[in-house]
Amino acid sequence: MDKFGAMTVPTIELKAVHHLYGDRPSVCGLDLQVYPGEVVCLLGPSGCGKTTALRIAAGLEDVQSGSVELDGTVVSTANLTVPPEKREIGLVFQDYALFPHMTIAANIAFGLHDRATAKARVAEVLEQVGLTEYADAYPHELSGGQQQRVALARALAPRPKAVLMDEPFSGLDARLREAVRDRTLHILKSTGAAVLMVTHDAEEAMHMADRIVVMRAGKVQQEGPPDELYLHPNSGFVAAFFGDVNRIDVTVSGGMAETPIGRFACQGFADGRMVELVIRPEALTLVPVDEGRRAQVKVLASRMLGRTSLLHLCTCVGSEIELHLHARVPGRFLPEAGSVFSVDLDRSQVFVFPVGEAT
Ligand SMILES: Nc1ncnc2c1ncn2[C@@H]1O[C@H](COP(=O)(O)OP(=O)(O)OP(=O)(O)O)[C@@H](O)[C@H]1O
Repeated sequence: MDKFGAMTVPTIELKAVHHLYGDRPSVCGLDLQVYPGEVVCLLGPSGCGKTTALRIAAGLEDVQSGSVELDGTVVSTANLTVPPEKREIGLVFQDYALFPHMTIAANIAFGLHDRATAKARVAEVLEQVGLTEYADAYPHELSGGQQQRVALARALAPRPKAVLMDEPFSGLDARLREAVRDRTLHILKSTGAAVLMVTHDAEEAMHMADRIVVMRAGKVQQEGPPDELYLHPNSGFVAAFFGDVNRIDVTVSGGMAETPIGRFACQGFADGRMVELVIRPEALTLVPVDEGRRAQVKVLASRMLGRTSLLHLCTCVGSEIELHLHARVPGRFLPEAGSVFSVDLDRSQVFVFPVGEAT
């Protein structure tokens, strides 16, 4: 049973959806649910099929097999595609797609068919996105961030049950993006709509999503709340998607992987099997050299990255195997190149996967 209860009907549901471009599969047996009020992000590398999945949910692409349901009603099968305008969905694209010759108010009113209530509704959503004073302006008079808010207002104006967004923040510069996505999240949450958003940016997905669906080669690789994916990735692919990782290939011996920075249990892997240790840079803490059994590392370079410092390390002290590792530590910590430390390792951030899983 999901947290919404067994009786809750998903607002958006894709069931075993397959899609081909010509004879090339782009989505391969995709199952996906988005519940009322939930923000779900489709995350994955370029070409993994996330935009196609969103376009299928919107009715912009047909499916070759499987089905799409909106609020329990079938809207796509191999023989049926209900068009987007009949789906009660709001769409927000990367380029906003505003009509340049129409005022902001007219852009927002475009999808409203009840003329008697349209004016009041436009005023309401303009206020919701904080653009009341721009009602009579034209799109070119607004900044990128403001245009994005108009696109959101236009999508929300007909009170859709679902909002589908494809990389909605990627046209904005980095500083503006954070503020706009924060505001967008609050607005979306206040509507109670089910939201499906495509992004290739893991940090953005973690900011926005109640649940992230990581896609790979047209399939779901793993899905769950952001913290679960970060703390319990099911593959090197997912672990690496949520940030820089250290990778060490090792052959299992006596049920353990022996490395210059410690020994790691490899449950479920036979001796002689090659495994990949994936170690987050945050797992490594540098402490003054002690005479204990802790491994030692030499600093190659250190860089301040804002809230954290990134250290380039080498295991060339006391080990014949030279590994290059990254450590990420909070705040400003910039030891001289050449200095030597012992390594304290948080083993909850070390993952063991079969070799070849990560890309
Ligand atoms: N109109 C099209 N015609 C033919 N092949 C396409 C078309 N659109 C996408 N594809 C192919 O389908 C696969 C999935 O593409 P899709 O755009 O869904 O991926 P994506 O994960 O959204 O990638 P991106 O982030 O680069 O947009 C890719 O191999 C892509 O090259």
